[in-house]
Amino acid sequence: MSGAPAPRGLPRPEVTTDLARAVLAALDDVVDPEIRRPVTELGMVRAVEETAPGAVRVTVLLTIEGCPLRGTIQADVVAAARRVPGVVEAEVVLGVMTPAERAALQEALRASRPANPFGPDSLTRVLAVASGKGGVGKSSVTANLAVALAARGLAVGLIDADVHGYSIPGLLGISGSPTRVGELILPPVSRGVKVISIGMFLDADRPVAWRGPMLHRALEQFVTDVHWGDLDVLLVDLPPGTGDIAISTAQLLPASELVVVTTPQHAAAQVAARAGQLAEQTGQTVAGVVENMGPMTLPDGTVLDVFGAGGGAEVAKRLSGVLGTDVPLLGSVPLDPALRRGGDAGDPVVLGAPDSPAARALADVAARLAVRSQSLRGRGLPLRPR
Ligand SMILES: Nc1ncnc2c1ncn2[C@@H]1O[C@H](COP(=O)(O)OP(=O)(O)OP(=O)(O)O)[C@@H](O)[C@H]1O
Repeated sequence: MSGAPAPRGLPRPEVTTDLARAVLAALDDVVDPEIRRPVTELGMVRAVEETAPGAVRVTVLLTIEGCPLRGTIQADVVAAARRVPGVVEAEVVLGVMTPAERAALQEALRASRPANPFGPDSLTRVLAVASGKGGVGKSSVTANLAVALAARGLAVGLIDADVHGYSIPGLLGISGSPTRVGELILPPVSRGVKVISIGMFLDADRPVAWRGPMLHRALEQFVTDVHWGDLDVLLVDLPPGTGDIAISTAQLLPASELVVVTTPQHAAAQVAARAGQLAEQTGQTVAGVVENMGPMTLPDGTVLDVFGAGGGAEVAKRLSGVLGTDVPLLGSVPLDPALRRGGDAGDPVVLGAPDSPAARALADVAARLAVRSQSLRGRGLPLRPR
């Protein structure tokens, strides 16, 4: 079960036969794909009726007209009902919540979560992915790590805070906008990752001049107005360099740790100095360094080190010295056309080509980051079936 309290006060339907009662109980296993809570908890099941012996009709209320996930919800409800012994036929009738019902749901969801779900008491591991400069593959690494962590069974969220180069939706094949329930924003889910991006709220053709306070407010909204549910890991794709948003991240997500992405070529001293400066300025710890665009091995065994080799290890060593703590090199991701192809197609390489060298390296980095803190032991982890 989930760690957060269930929304209270939302109606559960009256049922009149044993079979209808059994079906209603089975619907506790159907999770709304966006809110990630059982549909029965969300007031979405209006009626369960036995229309003839062995035949059940379930009336489900969607949060909004034209809900993009209506097909999934319908199929999941039918499948759950059919699994109940004695059910020979299951039918789903879809309706839409009234504004009052939607308001009640919004209120219940709001009441069941803290204002900042990633505050100091949060059990979510927050990883802010940073780079000294643009184009080092930070967003590609972040998107793939998120997907790889979700594939390990963790509940993962991803905030794309790279205001000037938001590329996460494209990398994960997301084209839709988030659903809104009143003021609450329900993040689209791709490959098991809940994603919110500044790009989902902008007109792509109109450039925006972002100033510090606007950035802070946007990030604040992503933290507080997005219904994240219980997350094991939240990744934040930061803009390159050390800027306002990195500082806002540290303020709004006080327990966040930095993951530094670099290429082997970038002057290690410079990258380490910048990342170290950022960590010192914000009081964040550095979870580790990921080297990207590392040496690639060709089919004949030749090693091609386009951008050199060893830069990641050097950054980790120097950062350890600057910060006085052990900053590990989490892995070296080779240059790999499969990673670029996956990114262009919106099909992350860790899923699309899991045996490629880049995918294997990224999966290893994810495995190192998936380690949970001791404090989570025995606390009813928020893992739930997808
Ligand atoms: N290991 C790799 N092998 C091959 N291509 C890569 C690799 N890593 C990244 N790329 C490619 O390099 C380009 C830049 O990657 P990406 O957009 O992830 O960088 P970034 O650091 O997030 O950039 P910015 O911060 O400027 O938005 C993309 O076309 C991506 O597909």
